[in-house]
Amino acid sequence: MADDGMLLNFELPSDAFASTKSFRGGGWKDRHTAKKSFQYGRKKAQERAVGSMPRFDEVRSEDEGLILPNPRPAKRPRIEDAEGLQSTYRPSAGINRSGQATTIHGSSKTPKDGVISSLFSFNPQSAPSYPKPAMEAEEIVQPSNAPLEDELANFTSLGLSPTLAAHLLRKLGIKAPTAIQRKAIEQLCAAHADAFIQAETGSGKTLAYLLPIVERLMQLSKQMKTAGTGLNRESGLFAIVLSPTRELSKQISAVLESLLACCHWIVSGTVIGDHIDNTEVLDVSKVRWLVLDEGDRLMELGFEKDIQKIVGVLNLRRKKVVDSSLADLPERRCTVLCSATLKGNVEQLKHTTLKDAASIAVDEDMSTADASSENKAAAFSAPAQLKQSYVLVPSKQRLVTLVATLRQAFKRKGSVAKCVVFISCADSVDFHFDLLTQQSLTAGEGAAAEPKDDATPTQQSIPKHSNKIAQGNSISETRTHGLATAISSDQNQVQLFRLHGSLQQSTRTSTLMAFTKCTDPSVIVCTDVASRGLDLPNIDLVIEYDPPFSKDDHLHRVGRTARAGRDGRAMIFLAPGCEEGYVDILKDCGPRNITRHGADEMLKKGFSPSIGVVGDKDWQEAATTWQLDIERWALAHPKHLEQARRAFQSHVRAYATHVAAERSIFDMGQLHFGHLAKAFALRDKPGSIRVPGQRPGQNEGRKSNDARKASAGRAAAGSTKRGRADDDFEDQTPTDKEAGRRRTQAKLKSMGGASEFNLG
Ligand SMILES: Nc1ncnc2c1ncn2[C@@H]1O[C@H](COP(=O)(O)OP(=O)(O)OP(=O)(O)O)[C@@H](O)[C@H]1O
Repeated sequence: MADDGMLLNFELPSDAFASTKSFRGGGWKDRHTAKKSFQYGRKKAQERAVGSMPRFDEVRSEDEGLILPNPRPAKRPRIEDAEGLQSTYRPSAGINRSGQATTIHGSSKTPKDGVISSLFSFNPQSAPSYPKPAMEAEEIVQPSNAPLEDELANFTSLGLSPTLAAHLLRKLGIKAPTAIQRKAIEQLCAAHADAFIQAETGSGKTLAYLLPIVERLMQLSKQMKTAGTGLNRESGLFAIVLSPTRELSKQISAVLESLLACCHWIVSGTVIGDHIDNTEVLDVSKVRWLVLDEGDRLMELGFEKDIQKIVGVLNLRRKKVVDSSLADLPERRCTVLCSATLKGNVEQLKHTTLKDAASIAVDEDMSTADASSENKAAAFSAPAQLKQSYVLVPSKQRLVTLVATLRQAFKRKGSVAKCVVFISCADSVDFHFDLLTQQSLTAGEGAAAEPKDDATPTQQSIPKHSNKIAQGNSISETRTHGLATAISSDQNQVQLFRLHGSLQQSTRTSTLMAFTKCTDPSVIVCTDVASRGLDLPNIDLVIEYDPPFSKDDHLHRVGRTARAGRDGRAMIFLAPGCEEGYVDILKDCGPRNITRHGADEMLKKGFSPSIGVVGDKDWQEAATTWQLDIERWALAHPKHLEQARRAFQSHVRAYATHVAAERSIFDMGQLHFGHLAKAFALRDKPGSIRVPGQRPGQNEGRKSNDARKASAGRAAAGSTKRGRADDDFEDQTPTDKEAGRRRTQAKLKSMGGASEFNLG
């Protein structure tokens, strides 16, 4: 059961070595000796069997199934923890990555009560091949997606009517166009030709294609009025904007409605599903504008065939307008494709949907037809004003460092308004949401009593006594908003939201709305469901707690901040070692310097007492106490423990799905499962973490998706590349290497026992 060099959940059947032999006859001593001798033989057989299986520290070649030695040192029992803080609660023993000498407190066998390892010892160091970058002076960078300051750059000079330009200014506060808007509006107002718009995140692509359409329809309406008729809702459907997700459709619709407030006789609407086939009254014969927004995402979600079908139907049903009042309607349809990236699959979409298209991009080189695809691919970069940083965090310290980072960010009221934390999978989002909003830690009411030393990890999952924490923290599968007790202070109360694709659509919509409207400082923990296209206001900070699945995903994630010329910060968590290789990719994504932080630095800021001189022990102790409290919180309730284990399991699976080009950076063979388990508040041995079945609430979300699918009349299988025929963004990993990824997922699914991958 190996994949990508990972060996996960290998487990011998419980009865594999069960003794069936009973010893009869002779004295008790004879029987005892015979039994011992049999057991010794059985132990040896067991060792031989296990020895023939690949171990955690071996790497299996994906293609050949060969077992190669892993350079990582073998684990040795721990005998002394001289460097870091030792747990004061119980004897401890831990998994030692570095192979240093350690003491086993109590017993040389696997501790029955789980592993309590120290946060501050035996952590891997930064790889010497990735030296700390030299500090360069902070440059003053001009925002790359801001409205233009050039006095001549105004909407009327680009072709918009004074009515629309005045409406933009008065009602929407939009004074000048951004660079991409200037080019797109000029082009699309002047000519009725296909166009491909490519620009970075937050550059205002939505208005870039909506404004020319509204302007052209307003002109048409004016001409009709002069001719004695007028444009009204009986006149027909003139424009369709296709977007990959419901959230985006709603967002675009909201922007369009705000524009149409100055010409209320033109109306907009949102339709979801396959209406072209199933809704007779949807007359598309007069459609003269088709916009494909987020082209890369449409392709990634496997909508290519659907788009081709829609284009085919529009061509088929297009009629020459005989109505003389609509004589000014253009003869042909104009198709506009929009994308932040220019990946190969977008090129493909371009070829199938656009004809003699004008390329509209801010960078002149990119708009020329002969720009090489490598140049074009490289063109997708982060907004210039975005401040990017990375923090090197050993696996064990991930959770405390996240909490420290958020505490520090929200320390002072007003320092950060909103923050997005990206996590790789839905299970992990749920776990972190419950953990960060649970009541007991800050109240200090007590952590559950430590489980008895003789309790096994399995027994720990079902504590005999129920305590305040367990009672006060019922796990709600529908709750998506709460007070972030773990990061709030008396001065600054922080609200926490969660979002992922396995939530019901209505819950997702209301959660996004609540987060958008929340006036308190707030954090949303989410999967990549929130990474594309969403325009969430006032995001100051994006934290990529789990690394993105590809470079494009990274750029979309960090693009939720630093929009339309505003400032923004993004921070990514990387583990010391091979993950540091990702810094080169970060550098490729934007011109600005990238700042490096250490976990200690973040922990010191987040866990130091607010008064008095701070010594190393103070913040280390505070972080350790918090970590141990949270481990007890997980142990105190079977549901918490299951949630933590499920989150760990899904996290590991998600980690295995990085694009092939980045697998040497996010290398499963280098993951320390024991250390990682600590970041999920687990004291289990990693090999024993195995949660079968579906996550709670999985059926609910699935049911609603299924209903949507059925109502949309789409075949449930085979119509999307992801194998889940949803027209929405349930699964969020990119499809560059889709076939390989699907194979990986199938393998992981078959090994893990859980019913699905739960990335959404
Ligand atoms: N000319 C402008 N002046 C000021 N703000 C603007 C202007 N144009 C757009 N904006 C604002 O910029 C934000 C980003 O716009 P939009 O969502 O269209 O960006 P985008 O390029 O589509 O980003 P993404 O690629 O992430 O989807 C929105 O809040 C929008 O209101």
